[in-house]
Amino acid sequence: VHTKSFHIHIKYYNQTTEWLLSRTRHRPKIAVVCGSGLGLLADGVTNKEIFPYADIPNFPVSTVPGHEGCLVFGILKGKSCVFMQGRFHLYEGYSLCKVTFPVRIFKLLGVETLIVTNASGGLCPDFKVGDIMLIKDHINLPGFAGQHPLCGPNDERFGIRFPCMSDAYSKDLRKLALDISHELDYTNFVREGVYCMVSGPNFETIAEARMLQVLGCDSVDI
Ligand SMILES: O=P(O)(O)O[C@H]1O[C@H](CO)[C@@H](O)[C@H]1O
Ligand code: HPA
Repeated sequence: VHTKSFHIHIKYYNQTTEWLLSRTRHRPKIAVVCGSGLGLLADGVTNKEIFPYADIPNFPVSTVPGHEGCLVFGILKGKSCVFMQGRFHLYEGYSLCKVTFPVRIFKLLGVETLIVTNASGGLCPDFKVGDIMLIKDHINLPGFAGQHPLCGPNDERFGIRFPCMSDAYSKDLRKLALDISHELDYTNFVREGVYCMVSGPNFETIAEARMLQVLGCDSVDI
């Protein structure tokens, strides 16, 4: 649906939401987007209901290895959750409103907390391969050039026209994650930092990576 458009009509959001609500008993308040190879985060849920993206009306499909392409509803530690086993990327040819389509569906399903994960490249010299970085802030580089999912007519159901971004990532959730990393003795590989989005599909040149470091980015992904 409107793969290249800046805008997806509300009727498509409603259609997808109603389709899901009529097929799952779950009413999740938490959504988790699983990046490359991280689909196993959904393995621990019980009462699973799985919907391949290809079956869900208006959903994009995953075209990248390591992205299973399924929406998994279930219970984790007594909480109803929904997991995206595989996310979408600009470099797959999807417009940013298509890339972010599932996030708006989560909003319409009643989700209040969104946890995003992905496999990104480390820029901070202190980081080692395999470290986990909690995102404390971001730089949306394509956004500077007008590639932004919120371009186009604004629908107040999803948020205001000019959203404030000075507190984009919940302080409380970041503190909780850091506290738990202390409890589990994971502190030597759990970091906090600034994440940078670029469009890909090529990874960064050495000069680009150096430039992003100078701009204050700790990790980068496409
Ligand atoms: O960001 P995620 O989807 O985790 O994966 C990252 O890793 C893949 C390349 O290896 C690309 O898809 C890139 O976006
Ligand atoms: N750059 C470098 N390495 C990566 C990236 C990236 O954008 N994404 C995943 N690994």
